[in-house]
Amino acid sequence: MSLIQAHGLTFAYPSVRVLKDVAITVEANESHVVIGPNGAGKTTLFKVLSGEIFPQAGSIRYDGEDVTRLDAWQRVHRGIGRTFQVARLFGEQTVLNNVVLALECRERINGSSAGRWWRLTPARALQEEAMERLASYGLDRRAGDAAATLSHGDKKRLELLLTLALHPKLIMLDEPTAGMAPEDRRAVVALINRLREEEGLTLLLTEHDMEVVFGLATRLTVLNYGEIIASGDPEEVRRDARVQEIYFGKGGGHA
Ligand SMILES: Nc1ncnc2c1ncn2[C@@H]1O[C@H](COP(=O)(O)OP(=O)(O)OP(=O)(O)O)[C@@H](O)[C@H]1O
Repeated sequence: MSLIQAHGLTFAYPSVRVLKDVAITVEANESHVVIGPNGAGKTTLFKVLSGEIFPQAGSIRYDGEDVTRLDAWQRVHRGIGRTFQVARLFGEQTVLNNVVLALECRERINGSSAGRWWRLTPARALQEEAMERLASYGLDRRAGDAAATLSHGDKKRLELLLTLALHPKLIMLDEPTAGMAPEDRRAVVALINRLREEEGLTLLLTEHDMEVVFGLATRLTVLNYGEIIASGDPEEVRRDARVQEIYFGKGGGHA
């Protein structure tokens, strides 16, 4: 089943055309990785799919519904979660409070969609759930510290934890391992594979590190100057002549 079906996506900033008639499909329970050189339009594609910006042409269906003109928050309500290249956290708040705030958001989403505001979970239960979630990511020892004081890798982990707290069906991760040490990267790959295999999540990612890309992609799409030049089985895409030329040719290996 396709979770996302997007066609004809076109987006231009005043001075540059970024997406040119882009079509992309994301199947349920796949790890779909979008790669492309710097400036290819990957982040812009994510912004369009998550509702941060609207395309000038084209359509996006999510789980069978036309969401092209829904704003980002309405898409979050429908189960689309997103993380960013630079983690977005409440830096002054404690790590624990960041998680509690995300859980409160989830409660409001669930409560409002069921019309049952009075059934909100008590604050204490949310704190306990937040601590359990932090413990499962090895972040419980930092619960009382301001989020801004976390290491880069821990900030990214916390951001992912916050996104997951909203119970998304689809998570869009923009360069989840950017700036991480190799062992942190491997941990992220293992975590993402676990989310897909054990929790049935669907993932759409951008990533520059090829070891990470081939460690988790079940489908690979290559964006180049705003156009998709290849999409499909990762190994077949790797062998594609145009992709070879751009990435794996002379001096290649970098996306
Ligand atoms: N707010 C903006 N205003 C004007 N131009 C922008 C804006 N954001 C991005 N661009 C331009 O759009 C093009 C695509 O940028 P985008 O960030 O989508 O690429 P990317 O593939 O994600 O790159 P990277 O791998 O470096 O993150 C680039 O030429 C960029 O300079």
